[in-house]
Amino acid sequence: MSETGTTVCPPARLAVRRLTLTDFRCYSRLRLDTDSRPVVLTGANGAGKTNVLEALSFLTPGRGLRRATLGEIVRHGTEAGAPWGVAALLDGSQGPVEIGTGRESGSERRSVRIDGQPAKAQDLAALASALWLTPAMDRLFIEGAAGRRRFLDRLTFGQESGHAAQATAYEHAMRERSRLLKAAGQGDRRPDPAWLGALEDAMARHGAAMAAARVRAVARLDQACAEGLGPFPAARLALVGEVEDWAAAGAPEEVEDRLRAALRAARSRDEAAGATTFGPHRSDLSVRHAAKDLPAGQCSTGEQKAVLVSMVLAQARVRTALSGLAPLLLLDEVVAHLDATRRAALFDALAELSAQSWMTGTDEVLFDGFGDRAQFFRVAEARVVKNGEDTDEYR
Ligand SMILES: Nc1ncnc2c1ncn2[C@@H]1O[C@H](COP(=O)(O)OP(=O)(O)OP(=O)(O)O)[C@@H](O)[C@H]1O
Repeated sequence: MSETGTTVCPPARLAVRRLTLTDFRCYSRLRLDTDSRPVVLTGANGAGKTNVLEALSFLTPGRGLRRATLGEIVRHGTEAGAPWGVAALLDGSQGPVEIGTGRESGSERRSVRIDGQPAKAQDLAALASALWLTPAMDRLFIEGAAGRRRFLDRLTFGQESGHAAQATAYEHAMRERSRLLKAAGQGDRRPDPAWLGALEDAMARHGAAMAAARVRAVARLDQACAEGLGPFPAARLALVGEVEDWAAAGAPEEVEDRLRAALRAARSRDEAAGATTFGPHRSDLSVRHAAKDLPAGQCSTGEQKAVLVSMVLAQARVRTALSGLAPLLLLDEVVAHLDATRRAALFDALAELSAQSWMTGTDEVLFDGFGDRAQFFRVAEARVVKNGEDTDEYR
């Protein structure tokens, strides 16, 4: 009871309570029962830890944390086109829900079921969101803009649920326009100007909406990152893109008009380049270490990891403020880069988050600071066993 005499409910927590994998990567079958605390998976290289995180990433729309094709995921040794599946009992804001997803036999598309009923992948967004950090993202601040843009769009999507649909529609129209211009460039017949105009109109509408959503999301995230979190550095975020500059300054119709005109003006250039040379698909996210006033790419490896963790924790705070629940956090091999002070601060933050986090590492000792605030599993040869238990956790 609180001081005012009312009952204080524990905060809602988004959590996977059961995860079942079938012919998923190295797992022929796995069943994992978990409570709502953070989950720590430890084991040797190649044991199957990241595969579990990848399976969890399929509880949200998209291609998962490895951006794999459906055919790459099915367990080696199964016949071509064989099915694979991920099923989970998810405890969320709407109570427990059963999610099933995977490839059905011979299908080229990911199928989704929610409480047994066929659904679309986008419908998963209403149930959960997930955010991940993987070793593949260690060079995010150093390498080309594509990876940062994907990260930016995942962050935006976590705050603005319509963003993924806008981005998909934009890309669809862009691909079609490129196809027409490419055919013209190869000497085929000239594209119908009305059809090109309609595609550019679609790109302008969806592109303007995308840019506006990114501007809102980055403004919230920049504010949350500016505070830092204990030993995790404050960071300053900014969008780098002309369409986003327009979106930050002008009305949506104005942005649409300017983008439509820019695309029209770029037709012959795009035809020669064989690519769409202007638009929000070329924007970037700039991240600076605030205290050092340096681009994140010029910080040390550990500092870059700490900035990424700052951003993920800031996104969790923003999403909690917007929707009441943080994203599921999938942190692959993150703690190995952090010093003891940062590890302790990360464990404190994750234990208090309104969503479950899943972490992997090769060395269990590094997670000691969690104590009983987390649940620990050992992964070995595609089997997962809860610490202190024998074989019940897999069958
Ligand atoms: N489609 C597949 N079928 C069977 N095995 C696969 C498939 N895809 C990947 N694997 C194997 O799954 C194993 C576990 O991979 P995973 O990435 O989960 O390891 P990990 O425990 O995270 O290792 P590390 O600590 O090195 O990151 C690897 O040996 C990999 O070759």
